[in-house]
Amino acid sequence: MKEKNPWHTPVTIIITVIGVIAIVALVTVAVLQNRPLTQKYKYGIVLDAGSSHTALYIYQWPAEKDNNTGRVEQTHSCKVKGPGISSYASEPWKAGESLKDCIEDAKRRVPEKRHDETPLYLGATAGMRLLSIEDSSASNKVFQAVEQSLQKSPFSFQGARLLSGQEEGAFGWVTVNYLDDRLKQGLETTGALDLGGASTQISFVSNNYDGSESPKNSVTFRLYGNDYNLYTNSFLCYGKDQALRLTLAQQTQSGPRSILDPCFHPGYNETVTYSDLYDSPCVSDRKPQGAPVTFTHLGQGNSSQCQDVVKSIFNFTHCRYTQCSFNGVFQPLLQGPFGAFSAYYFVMNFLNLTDTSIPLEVVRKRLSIYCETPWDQIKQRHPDVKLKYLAEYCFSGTYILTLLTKGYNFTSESYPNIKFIKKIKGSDAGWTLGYMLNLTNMIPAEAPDSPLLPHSGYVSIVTVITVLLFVLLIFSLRPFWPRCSKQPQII
Ligand SMILES: Nc1ncnc2c1ncn2[C@@H]1O[C@H](COP(=O)(O)OP(=O)(O)OP(=O)(O)O)[C@@H](O)[C@H]1O
Repeated sequence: MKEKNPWHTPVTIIITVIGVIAIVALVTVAVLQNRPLTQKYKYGIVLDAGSSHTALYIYQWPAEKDNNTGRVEQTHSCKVKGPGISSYASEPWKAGESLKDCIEDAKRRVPEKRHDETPLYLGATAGMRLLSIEDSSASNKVFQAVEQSLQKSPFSFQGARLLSGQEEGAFGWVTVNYLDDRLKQGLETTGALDLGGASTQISFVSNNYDGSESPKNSVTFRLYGNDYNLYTNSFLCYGKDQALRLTLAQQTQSGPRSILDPCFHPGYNETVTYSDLYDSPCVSDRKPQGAPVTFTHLGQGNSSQCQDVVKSIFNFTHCRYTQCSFNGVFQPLLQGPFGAFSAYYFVMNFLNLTDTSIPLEVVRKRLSIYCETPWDQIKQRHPDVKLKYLAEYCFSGTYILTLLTKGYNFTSESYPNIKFIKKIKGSDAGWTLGYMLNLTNMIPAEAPDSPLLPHSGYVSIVTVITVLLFVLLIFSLRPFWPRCSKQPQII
């Protein structure tokens, strides 16, 4: 004889089955409807045609979010072999040829089905700015050559153009603040310090700058619902390579056969051709008359004299504004944190001086010890470093400290606000990302409406409410519940 379970009545079984099916169906619909789609990416490519070299950057972002919220990140970079495109002025076709290897690399990195929809941009900076000043027809021919070469790529080529110094500074600032997530959240922004080979840029937001004084230094943005009044300035000829020319020109004004350069290590000895040194619009008008063909560049390794010669390339005498940096250029009071990238990073990283909590005096002392080290020892210590870079680190370090403190007015107190950076969250700091974000309208002017809850939160709430409703339903059907008789039923 078996005892009959009161829950095994047809009504309770049907209610339970329907309830379970309803819960499973509801949760499935909630999960499927709101599940993030399998991630597909879109791509963008930017070629940075700098004065010293060209680099290609590939960016990717989630395909379904390209118009506003998707995070853009750098997935790959390719260094073009050879010098910058401006060096091909006499053989422009070679400028186009030089890009081919990196374009082939990009073809392998970007999925083939995305090639034709992937925008490809080339932006040229100070090297081409100088070439266009020197010889605009040669500069046009170089642009034509790179355009012809890039048009043959399978990507959607959007043109090659010369960026103004202001654009270079402003897009560098956008990159740094976008990668730091400062724009979306409306946080205090980070200033951008970019040291290239031929120009250098400083860009920051300052409370005492509204653009009325020196409007040519003002760039306004409305990003994610916030207005920014950015101060930016680019100094052509004050990139690291051109600044070295300026100091060498300063030391060769009388057309000597040799110079004892305090910014190079003792024992350094190189022959330099006058025509090579003065072959740049930054110094060409100062070429000494009647100079020999070459001069011997000898190192002396004297830090304080090096500081003096570097200082002498800046002009601090005239300023028609309330305040200036140098060369009569307006600059508002420095404000906030700064990210210093490109050559700022390469040089300070080599010199082991990226830690800005080290007092400026100690930084100067360490640099002076480095500069005084004989050239032979330096070469022995760093057998793998490119000789040109190695020979110049003493000059470059001195130039960076002079530019920051004498040029831009950083003090012992504000120096720790600078962070020497190469990458932020895997993407290189530089103007290219900001340039692409701007051209693809990827930073909206207004803050996008975001869903109240993340997907996981939404699914959890739907599940909990469904279970509660089901329990409620079961209890509301209480009158129909089978009653247990005191006497066990006998079947
Ligand atoms: N590892 C390194 N050590 C020292 N200097 C370096 C190193 N790598 C690059 N440089 C130099 O740093 C400078 C800046 O390089 P970057 O590529 O940012 O400039 P660029 O884009 O060529 O110049 P610009 O922006 O002025 O057109 C150049 O003079 C370059 O030769």
